[in-house]
Amino acid sequence: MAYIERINSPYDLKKIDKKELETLAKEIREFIIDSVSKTGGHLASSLGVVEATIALHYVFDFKKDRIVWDVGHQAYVHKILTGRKDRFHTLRKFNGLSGFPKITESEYDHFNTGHSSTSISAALGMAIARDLNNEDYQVIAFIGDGSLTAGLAFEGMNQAGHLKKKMMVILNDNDMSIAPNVGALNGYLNQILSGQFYKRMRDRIEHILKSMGTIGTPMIKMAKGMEETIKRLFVPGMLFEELGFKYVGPVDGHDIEKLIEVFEKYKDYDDPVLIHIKTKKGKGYKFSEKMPEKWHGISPFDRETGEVYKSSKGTPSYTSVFGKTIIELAEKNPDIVAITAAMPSGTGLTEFAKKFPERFFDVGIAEQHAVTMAGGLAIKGKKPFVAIYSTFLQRAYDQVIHDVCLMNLPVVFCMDRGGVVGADGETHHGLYDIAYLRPLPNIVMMAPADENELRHMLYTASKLSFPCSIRYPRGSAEGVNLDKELKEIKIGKSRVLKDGDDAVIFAIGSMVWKAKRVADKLEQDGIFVKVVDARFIKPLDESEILKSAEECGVVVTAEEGILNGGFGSAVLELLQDNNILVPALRLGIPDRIVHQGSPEELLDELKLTETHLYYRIKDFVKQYRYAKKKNRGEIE
Ligand SMILES: Cc1ncc(C[n+]2csc(CCOP(=O)(O)OP(=O)(O)O)c2C)c(N)n1
Ligand SMILES: CC(=O)[C@@H](O)[C@H](O)COP(=O)(O)O
Ligand SMILES: [Mg+2]
Repeated sequence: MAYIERINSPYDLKKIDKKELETLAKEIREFIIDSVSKTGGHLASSLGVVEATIALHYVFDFKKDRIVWDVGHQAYVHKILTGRKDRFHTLRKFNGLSGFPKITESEYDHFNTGHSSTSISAALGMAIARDLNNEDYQVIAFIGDGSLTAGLAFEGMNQAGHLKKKMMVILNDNDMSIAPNVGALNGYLNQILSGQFYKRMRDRIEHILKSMGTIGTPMIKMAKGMEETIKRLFVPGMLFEELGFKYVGPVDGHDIEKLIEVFEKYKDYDDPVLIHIKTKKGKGYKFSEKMPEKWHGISPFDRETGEVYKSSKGTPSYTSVFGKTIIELAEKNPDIVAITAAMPSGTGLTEFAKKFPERFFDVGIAEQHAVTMAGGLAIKGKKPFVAIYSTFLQRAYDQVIHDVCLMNLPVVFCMDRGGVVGADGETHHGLYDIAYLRPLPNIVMMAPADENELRHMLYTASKLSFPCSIRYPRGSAEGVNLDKELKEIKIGKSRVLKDGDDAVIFAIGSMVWKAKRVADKLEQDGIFVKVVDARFIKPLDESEILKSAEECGVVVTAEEGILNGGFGSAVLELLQDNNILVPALRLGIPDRIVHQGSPEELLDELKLTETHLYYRIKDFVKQYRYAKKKNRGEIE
């Protein structure tokens, strides 16, 4: 029987001879490749940590010890070893296994992750609680080199090194973020891994001693005799040692026996210890080894050929339209610069980076820094387009306020993944940006109905002298024709897509063409609904909203964002402030967590599919149409 079949809990690892763990690793890799070829998911990261995860579960008892998987996209092996192998075919599916650790999913998942760089802070919190409770267990933060580029990781290390709490940080260094990793820290880590660090120091010292002539010669001889001691002096992880961590490494992250030996040695180390392991992202599958960026997050694929099955509806993605349009704009406007936080391909900036390398900045996983740097660029006359997913911009909220909006700086926030994203679930849906940006001063907020509108909004944004945001959904666009000429949209101006007087729907973004199709259907039922593409969440097209609400007497708003404080709330506030008291139905995301599944499944569960909209609006309008006509004396 295959070893993987014998593993129903981490304790079963001990029943396998250490020498056979390599075979288990092979079987787990095959299992993950096979399963993820059917479900899609984060393949490369998990393939890179098979040995490390086996060694961790071999050495530690995670019913007692704690582990926080940073981002958590690499935790598939952890899930397989902790009794979830049989459910792995439900990975990232509706009501299935999460693609990330979830405390509600398993006693072995000790902290929810999904957004990066939280593991050290969370682990330190657990270590402090452990000591305050006079308990004894190890706390581990498993963090990648990409996730270590975030300030939050250093905030955690800074405090951990100061408090000298017993805890372990395992730095999984594969020299990759989603894209190749960036930043000076990455360069430092590479020097360590390449052994260059010590060599560089030794050469420098030798050069200095030689330059001292006869005085230096005997010292060189002595130094040669103390090479090992000196080597330890320049222990490669000096940066971490200075931060209060015992540095161990670099360790081969694919050598299970070595990993077990190191983890055993430091499992009860009384101070913070950082174990630096070197791994290969995508290891064990030729396609992901060759292209770890592409195989970071992958749709279902043919495992023999590596061909990825197309899931789009054949129309361009909003991301690709953004990527092409910003290039068009940058060709004409030399002040345009583009910023990403470690997601060049996800945000569509890969081509921009090739065409305008001096105007493209990948800041690493550092959204706060990205926004404040954009403020600095803007105040000196540049036009920064900050491309950060809606959910990840949450991390830079104060920077949006403090370093952009309060100074009224012309930064453009391009928020991809605005709305339900699907398989990544609650940590990744872009549901809150309408509500979290709407209260901010000076900002103009747009959401396009389709890819053509996105282009015009990007063009409009490039002309503004104040901050603005544009939110657009993950995945395929509407498939409309693109205007050749880009035109400026008048700020705050909506557009009427259909006339009617039984009700008016104010729709925004991905809800606009759904609302139009619903209104067309309602017309066949003799219900005449006006449809307005709001285009702007802020400022609202007040005259249109007040006029339409007055004329139609029944109002519906539709948005793919949370209702609390969303677009619909803004419309209601406007009507109330102008004493237009009409029945209003707000359609959007209710006040609850939206889990994972396909976007269609989730929108169905949220009653936001076209079919649901049709019945919800029809019932609402019928309910009030009679009362309204009676009030107006149009009927007895
Ligand atoms: C705050 C935040 N920004 C961006 C992301 C998107 N993201 C997910 S994984 C990843 C790269 C992580 O690199 P690393 O930590 O080295 O892990 P690896 O995939 O190399 O194992 C990024 C940028 C995120 N999850 N959280
Ligand atoms: C793990 C992580 O945060 C990213 O890989 C994210 O899953 C990317 O999302 P998209 O697939 O929408 O680009
Ligand atoms: Mg990495």
